[in-house]
Amino acid sequence: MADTPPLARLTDVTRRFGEVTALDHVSLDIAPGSIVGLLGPNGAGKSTLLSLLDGTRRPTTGTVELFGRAPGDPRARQRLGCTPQETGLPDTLRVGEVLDFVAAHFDDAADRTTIAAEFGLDPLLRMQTGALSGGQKRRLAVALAFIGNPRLVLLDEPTTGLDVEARHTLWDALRRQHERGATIVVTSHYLEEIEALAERVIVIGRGRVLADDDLAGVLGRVGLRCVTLDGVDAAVVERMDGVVRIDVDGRGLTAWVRDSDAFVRSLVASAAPFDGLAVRRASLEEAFTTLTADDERMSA
Ligand SMILES: Nc1ncnc2c1ncn2[C@@H]1O[C@H](COP(=O)(O)OP(=O)(O)OP(=O)(O)O)[C@@H](O)[C@H]1O
Repeated sequence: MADTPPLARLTDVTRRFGEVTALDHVSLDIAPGSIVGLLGPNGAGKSTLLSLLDGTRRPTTGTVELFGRAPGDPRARQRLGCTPQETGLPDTLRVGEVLDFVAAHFDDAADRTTIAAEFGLDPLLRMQTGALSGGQKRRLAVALAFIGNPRLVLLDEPTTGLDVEARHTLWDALRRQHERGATIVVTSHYLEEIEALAERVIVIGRGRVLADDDLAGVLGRVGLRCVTLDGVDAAVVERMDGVVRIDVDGRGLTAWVRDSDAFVRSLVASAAPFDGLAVRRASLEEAFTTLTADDERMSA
């Protein structure tokens, strides 16, 4: 499989919007077969990357290939499915009609009944899209990405606005589509979503690829624990192994650590006094800040 050509490839791609560099010398391949999670804070460049892959934008410098062709080429787009962050649906068309309308654009469309069943759209088929709830519209928008039997699917925050149950239903549908052979690139702010779906994770921060690894590898880098405690000497904590960063403010000390159990054991062994210890998982925002700080240190 080593020489299987990638479905999509970015080579040294930079994309600027005026003064803003949305993507900064990004190179990556999307190989067939996996669910790739694209993770990053607001403004990191995730949507820009997807728009280059789907051909709606062009790079300022560098090259983008989709199925070996320019992404704007209709022959490349026949096997591509997309759900952008916002989708406009024609209010007066029924859900079934929208599915049929989009399917008509593809040579080898998927079976509408299967798609409707998998995405929980059966009870909605006769409803006008204008009458759908926000969550139902989102499910339809994601289902439409799969109607053309695509080999590659780009989903930009597919579960935003969905409640927990709808989110899980959508994850199940995505997994089934993946088992049928679709390669999926999905952006998210939620580590939980990426953990549930992705095999490979690309972390983007300020237009650059900060990490590109399997899920376990990336979790090891961003899966930090956040320990808060009072009455402790910051110098003692700073010297301990596995401490990535500490902050001290009026409420006490916060340490971001790789292994909270090992941290607590070392703290107790140090015999330093402390009080009010609490451990939680670091938020993605905190993990990104740490990754970005690492990145700045490396390039300094
Ligand atoms: N059309 C545009 N004109 C000017 N700046 C833009 C444009 N599109 C994106 N940008 C800028 O490029 C950077 C990357 O934006 P992008 O939408 O790709 O980020 P993102 O990671 O998808 O963010 P979010 O998670 O908020 O959707 C941001 O600074 C954004 O303001």
